Amino acid sequence: MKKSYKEFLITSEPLNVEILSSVLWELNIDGISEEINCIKVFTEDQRITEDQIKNALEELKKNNLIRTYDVQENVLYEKNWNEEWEKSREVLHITDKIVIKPTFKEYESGEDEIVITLDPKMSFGTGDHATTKICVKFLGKYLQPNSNVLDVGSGTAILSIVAAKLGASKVVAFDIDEWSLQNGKENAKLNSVDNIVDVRMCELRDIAERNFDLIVANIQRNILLELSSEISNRINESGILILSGLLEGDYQIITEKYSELGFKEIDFMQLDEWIGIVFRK
Ligand SMILES: C[S@@+](CC[C@H](N)C(=O)[O-])C[C@H]1O[C@@H](n2cnc3c(N)ncnc32)[C@H](O)[C@@H]1O
Repeated sequence: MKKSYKEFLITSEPLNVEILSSVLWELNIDGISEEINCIKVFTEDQRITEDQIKNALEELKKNNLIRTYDVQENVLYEKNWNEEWEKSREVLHITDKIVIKPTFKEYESGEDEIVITLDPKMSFGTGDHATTKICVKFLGKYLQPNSNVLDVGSGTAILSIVAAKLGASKVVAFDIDEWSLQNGKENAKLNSVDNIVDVRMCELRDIAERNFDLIVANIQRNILLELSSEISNRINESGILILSGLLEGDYQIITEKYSELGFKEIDFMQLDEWIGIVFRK
Protein backbone atom coordinates (compact mmCIF):
# COMPACT_ATOMS: atom_id res chain seq x y z
CA MET A 1 0.00 0.00 0.00
CA LYS A 2 1.20 3.49 -0.78
CA LYS A 3 2.14 5.48 2.32
CA SER A 4 0.59 8.92 2.28
CA TYR A 5 1.72 12.17 3.78
CA LYS A 6 -0.14 15.36 4.36
CA GLU A 7 1.13 18.77 3.45
CA PHE A 8 -0.37 21.81 5.16
CA LEU A 9 0.30 25.04 3.38
CA ILE A 10 0.16 27.86 5.91
CA THR A 11 0.08 31.55 5.17
CA SER A 12 -0.13 34.10 7.92
CA GLU A 13 0.22 37.77 8.52
CA PRO A 14 2.92 38.54 9.50
CA LEU A 15 4.72 35.42 8.23
CA ASN A 16 6.96 34.79 11.20
CA VAL A 17 8.55 31.49 10.28
CA GLU A 18 10.40 31.07 13.56
CA ILE A 19 7.39 31.50 15.76
CA LEU A 20 5.18 29.35 13.53
CA SER A 21 7.71 26.57 13.28
CA SER A 22 8.41 26.45 17.01
CA VAL A 23 4.71 26.03 17.75
CA LEU A 24 4.11 23.56 14.93
CA TRP A 25 7.07 21.34 15.89
CA GLU A 26 5.37 20.85 19.27
CA LEU A 27 2.55 19.04 17.39
CA ASN A 28 4.93 16.24 16.45
CA ILE A 29 5.05 17.07 12.75
CA ASP A 30 7.68 15.51 10.49
CA GLY A 31 9.14 18.53 8.71
CA ILE A 32 8.78 22.15 7.73
CA SER A 33 9.89 23.92 4.59
CA GLU A 34 10.08 27.64 4.24
CA GLU A 35 8.72 29.03 0.96
CA ILE A 36 8.69 32.60 -0.31
CA ASN A 37 5.39 33.65 1.22
CA CYS A 38 4.17 30.61 3.11
CA ILE A 39 5.44 27.61 5.04
CA LYS A 40 4.71 23.97 4.30
CA VAL A 41 4.29 21.49 7.11
CA PHE A 42 4.71 17.79 6.38
CA THR A 43 3.33 14.96 8.44
CA GLU A 44 2.50 11.33 8.03
CA ASP A 45 -1.20 11.00 7.20
CA GLN A 46 -3.56 10.51 10.19
CA ARG A 47 -1.02 11.82 12.68
CA ILE A 48 -2.15 15.44 12.70
CA THR A 49 -5.47 16.99 11.77
CA GLU A 50 -6.16 20.35 10.19
CA ASP A 51 -8.01 21.29 13.40
CA GLN A 52 -4.88 20.72 15.50
CA ILE A 53 -2.93 23.04 13.21
CA LYS A 54 -5.71 25.62 13.33
CA ASN A 55 -5.94 25.43 17.14
CA ALA A 56 -2.21 26.10 17.42
CA LEU A 57 -2.50 29.07 15.03
CA GLU A 58 -5.56 30.37 16.90
CA GLU A 59 -3.53 30.38 20.12
CA LEU A 60 -0.85 32.51 18.41
CA LYS A 61 -3.56 34.85 17.17
CA LYS A 62 -5.00 35.21 20.67
CA ASN A 63 -1.52 36.15 21.91
CA ASN A 64 -1.21 38.76 19.13
CA LEU A 65 1.75 36.94 17.57
CA ILE A 66 -0.05 36.65 14.22
CA ARG A 67 -3.04 38.58 12.93
CA THR A 68 -4.54 36.29 10.27
CA TYR A 69 -3.86 32.81 8.94
CA ASP A 70 -4.96 30.36 6.29
CA VAL A 71 -4.40 26.62 6.16
CA GLN A 72 -4.68 24.48 3.04
CA GLU A 73 -4.39 20.71 3.26
CA ASN A 74 -3.02 18.44 0.49
CA VAL A 75 -2.46 14.70 0.59
CA LEU A 76 0.80 13.54 -0.97
CA TYR A 77 1.63 9.98 -1.89
CA GLU A 78 5.11 8.71 -1.09
CA LYS A 79 6.39 12.23 -1.15
CA ASN A 80 9.93 12.70 0.10
CA TRP A 81 9.15 15.67 2.31
CA ASN A 82 12.63 15.49 3.80
CA GLU A 83 14.12 16.36 0.41
CA GLU A 84 11.81 19.37 0.10
CA TRP A 85 12.71 20.52 3.56
CA GLU A 86 16.41 20.03 3.01
CA LYS A 87 16.39 22.43 0.07
CA SER A 88 15.80 25.35 2.44
CA ARG A 89 18.66 24.55 4.89
CA GLU A 90 21.78 26.73 4.75
CA VAL A 91 25.19 26.87 6.44
CA LEU A 92 24.75 29.00 9.56
CA HIS A 93 27.40 31.18 11.21
CA ILE A 94 25.99 31.47 14.72
CA THR A 95 29.10 33.13 16.18
CA ASP A 96 32.47 34.07 14.62
CA LYS A 97 33.65 30.64 15.65
CA ILE A 98 30.64 28.30 15.59
CA VAL A 99 29.22 27.18 12.25
CA ILE A 100 26.34 24.73 11.73
CA LYS A 101 26.35 22.86 8.46
CA PRO A 102 23.62 20.50 7.20
CA THR A 103 25.08 17.14 6.11
CA PHE A 104 24.09 17.71 2.48
CA LYS A 105 25.90 21.09 2.12
CA GLU A 106 29.59 21.53 1.29
CA TYR A 107 31.58 23.97 3.44
CA GLU A 108 35.27 24.84 3.63
CA SER A 109 35.98 25.81 7.25
CA GLY A 110 38.10 28.74 8.40
CA GLU A 111 41.15 28.20 10.63
CA ASP A 112 39.59 28.74 14.06
CA GLU A 113 36.09 27.65 13.24
CA ILE A 114 34.21 24.84 14.93
CA VAL A 115 31.99 23.27 12.28
CA ILE A 116 29.10 21.13 13.44
CA THR A 117 27.49 18.86 10.89
CA LEU A 118 23.83 18.19 11.51
CA ASP A 119 21.22 15.96 10.06
CA PRO A 120 18.07 17.23 11.78
CA LYS A 121 15.60 14.70 10.33
CA MET A 122 12.55 14.91 12.54
CA SER A 123 13.98 16.51 15.65
CA PHE A 124 14.04 20.16 16.70
CA GLY A 125 17.42 21.90 16.58
CA THR A 126 18.71 22.84 13.14
CA GLY A 127 20.27 26.01 14.50
CA ASP A 128 17.81 28.19 12.58
CA HIS A 129 15.65 28.99 15.54
CA ALA A 130 16.46 32.11 17.58
CA THR A 131 16.36 30.20 20.88
CA THR A 132 18.93 27.66 19.66
CA LYS A 133 21.14 30.53 18.46
CA ILE A 134 20.88 32.23 21.85
CA CYS A 135 21.93 29.03 23.65
CA VAL A 136 24.85 28.45 21.26
CA LYS A 137 26.08 32.03 21.78
CA PHE A 138 25.86 31.64 25.56
CA LEU A 139 27.66 28.29 25.44
CA GLY A 140 30.45 30.02 23.52
CA LYS A 141 30.65 32.66 26.24
CA TYR A 142 30.21 30.66 29.46
CA LEU A 143 31.30 27.08 28.91
CA GLN A 144 34.60 26.30 30.66
CA PRO A 145 36.85 23.50 29.34
CA ASN A 146 36.41 20.15 31.14
CA SER A 147 32.89 21.01 32.32
CA ASN A 148 30.23 18.47 33.06
CA VAL A 149 27.14 19.56 31.07
CA LEU A 150 23.43 18.66 31.07
CA ASP A 151 21.32 19.43 27.96
CA VAL A 152 17.61 19.39 28.88
CA GLY A 153 15.40 18.71 25.82
CA SER A 154 18.28 17.97 23.49
CA GLY A 155 16.40 17.48 20.15
CA THR A 156 19.08 16.98 17.48
CA ALA A 157 21.70 17.25 20.30
CA ILE A 158 22.97 20.44 18.65
CA LEU A 159 23.73 22.14 21.98
CA SER A 160 25.43 19.05 23.40
CA ILE A 161 27.65 18.76 20.34
CA VAL A 162 28.55 22.47 20.56
CA ALA A 163 29.38 21.96 24.27
CA ALA A 164 31.57 18.95 23.49
CA LYS A 165 33.38 20.80 20.69
CA LEU A 166 33.96 23.73 23.06
CA GLY A 167 35.76 21.42 25.49
CA ALA A 168 33.17 19.89 27.84
CA SER A 169 34.50 16.63 29.22
CA LYS A 170 31.08 15.00 29.64
CA VAL A 171 27.63 15.94 28.31
CA VAL A 172 24.37 14.23 29.22
CA ALA A 173 21.74 15.01 26.56
CA PHE A 174 18.18 13.88 27.16
CA ASP A 175 14.78 14.31 25.58
CA ILE A 176 11.37 12.71 25.99
CA ASP A 177 11.06 12.31 22.23
CA GLU A 178 12.02 9.03 20.58
CA TRP A 179 13.23 10.67 17.36
CA SER A 180 15.61 12.81 19.39
CA LEU A 181 17.24 9.76 20.96
CA GLN A 182 18.06 8.25 17.57
CA ASN A 183 18.88 11.51 15.88
CA GLY A 184 20.95 12.84 18.79
CA LYS A 185 23.05 9.67 18.82
CA GLU A 186 23.56 9.84 15.05
CA ASN A 187 24.59 13.48 15.18
CA ALA A 188 26.98 12.94 18.10
CA LYS A 189 28.64 10.18 16.09
CA LEU A 190 28.70 12.28 12.91
CA ASN A 191 30.66 14.93 14.81
CA SER A 192 32.95 12.40 16.52
CA VAL A 193 31.83 13.37 20.01
CA ASP A 194 29.84 10.22 20.83
CA ASN A 195 32.52 9.42 23.44
CA ILE A 196 31.59 12.66 25.26
CA VAL A 197 27.86 13.10 24.55
CA ASP A 198 25.64 10.55 26.26
CA VAL A 199 22.17 10.77 24.62
CA ARG A 200 19.22 9.39 26.59
CA MET A 201 15.45 9.23 26.25
CA CYS A 202 14.04 9.92 29.71
CA GLU A 203 12.56 12.52 32.03
CA LEU A 204 14.70 14.85 34.16
CA ARG A 205 13.75 12.93 37.32
CA ASP A 206 15.50 9.87 35.82
CA ILE A 207 18.85 11.67 35.57
CA ALA A 208 20.76 10.34 38.58
CA GLU A 209 23.82 12.64 38.24
CA ARG A 210 23.71 15.78 40.35
CA ASN A 211 27.02 17.42 39.64
CA PHE A 212 26.65 19.51 36.51
CA ASP A 213 28.84 22.59 36.05
CA LEU A 214 26.54 23.90 33.31
CA ILE A 215 22.92 23.14 32.46
CA VAL A 216 21.32 24.36 29.24
CA ALA A 217 17.57 24.09 28.64
CA ASN A 218 15.84 25.39 25.52
CA ILE A 219 12.23 24.49 26.30
CA GLN A 220 9.07 26.47 26.65
CA ARG A 221 8.24 28.44 29.79
CA ASN A 222 5.80 26.08 31.51
CA ILE A 223 8.21 23.17 31.34
CA LEU A 224 11.05 25.35 32.68
CA LEU A 225 8.82 26.33 35.60
CA GLU A 226 7.77 22.74 36.24
CA LEU A 227 11.36 21.44 36.13
CA SER A 228 12.93 24.30 38.12
CA SER A 229 13.54 22.37 41.38
CA GLU A 230 14.84 19.31 39.53
CA ILE A 231 17.22 21.55 37.56
CA SER A 232 18.34 23.31 40.73
CA ASN A 233 19.07 19.96 42.45
CA ARG A 234 21.41 18.91 39.67
CA ILE A 235 23.67 21.95 39.35
CA ASN A 236 26.92 22.50 41.23
CA GLU A 237 27.49 25.46 43.51
CA SER A 238 28.44 28.42 41.21
CA GLY A 239 27.20 26.39 38.22
CA ILE A 240 25.90 28.14 35.10
CA LEU A 241 22.30 27.76 33.95
CA ILE A 242 21.33 28.84 30.41
CA LEU A 243 17.59 29.05 29.75
CA SER A 244 15.84 29.86 26.49
CA GLY A 245 12.69 28.80 24.64
CA LEU A 246 11.21 31.90 26.25
CA LEU A 247 9.26 34.81 24.88
CA GLU A 248 9.73 38.39 26.11
CA GLY A 249 6.65 38.13 28.32
CA ASP A 250 8.09 35.12 30.19
CA TYR A 251 11.02 37.06 31.68
CA GLN A 252 9.46 38.02 35.01
CA ILE A 253 7.91 34.71 36.01
CA ILE A 254 11.08 32.81 35.09
CA THR A 255 13.51 35.14 36.90
CA GLU A 256 11.26 35.14 39.99
CA LYS A 257 11.03 31.36 40.08
CA TYR A 258 14.75 30.76 39.60
CA SER A 259 15.83 33.46 42.06
CA GLU A 260 13.63 31.79 44.71
CA LEU A 261 15.82 28.73 44.11
CA GLY A 262 19.04 30.70 44.71
CA PHE A 263 19.99 31.55 41.11
CA LYS A 264 21.38 35.00 40.21
CA GLU A 265 20.84 36.42 36.74
CA ILE A 266 24.18 37.23 35.11
CA ASP A 267 23.29 37.70 31.43
CA PHE A 268 20.36 38.27 29.09
CA MET A 269 19.87 38.18 25.32
CA GLN A 270 16.98 38.90 23.02
CA LEU A 271 16.68 37.82 19.37
CA ASP A 272 13.43 38.89 17.73
CA GLU A 273 10.71 38.17 20.30
CA TRP A 274 12.71 35.33 21.91
CA ILE A 275 14.86 35.71 24.99
CA GLY A 276 17.58 33.77 26.83
CA ILE A 277 18.72 34.22 30.43
CA VAL A 278 21.93 33.05 32.11
CA PHE A 279 21.97 32.42 35.86
CA ARG A 280 24.71 31.45 38.29
CA LYS A 281 23.82 29.23 41.27
C1 LIG B 1 12.80 23.81 21.55
S1 LIG B 1 13.37 22.15 21.40
C2 LIG B 1 15.10 22.39 21.73
C3 LIG B 1 15.99 21.47 20.94
C4 LIG B 1 17.49 21.80 21.03
N1 LIG B 1 17.98 21.68 22.38
C5 LIG B 1 17.75 23.21 20.52
O1 LIG B 1 18.15 24.06 21.32
O2 LIG B 1 17.55 23.47 19.32
C6 LIG B 1 12.73 21.48 22.90
C7 LIG B 1 12.96 19.99 23.06
O3 LIG B 1 12.53 19.65 24.38
C8 LIG B 1 11.91 18.39 24.36
N2 LIG B 1 11.06 18.31 25.56
C9 LIG B 1 9.83 18.81 25.76
N3 LIG B 1 9.43 18.57 27.02
C10 LIG B 1 10.45 17.93 27.64
C11 LIG B 1 10.67 17.44 28.97
N4 LIG B 1 9.74 17.55 29.91
N5 LIG B 1 11.85 16.84 29.25
C12 LIG B 1 12.80 16.72 28.30
N6 LIG B 1 12.66 17.16 27.03
C13 LIG B 1 11.50 17.76 26.72
C14 LIG B 1 11.18 18.36 23.02
O4 LIG B 1 10.94 17.02 22.60
C15 LIG B 1 12.16 19.10 22.10
O5 LIG B 1 13.04 18.21 21.45
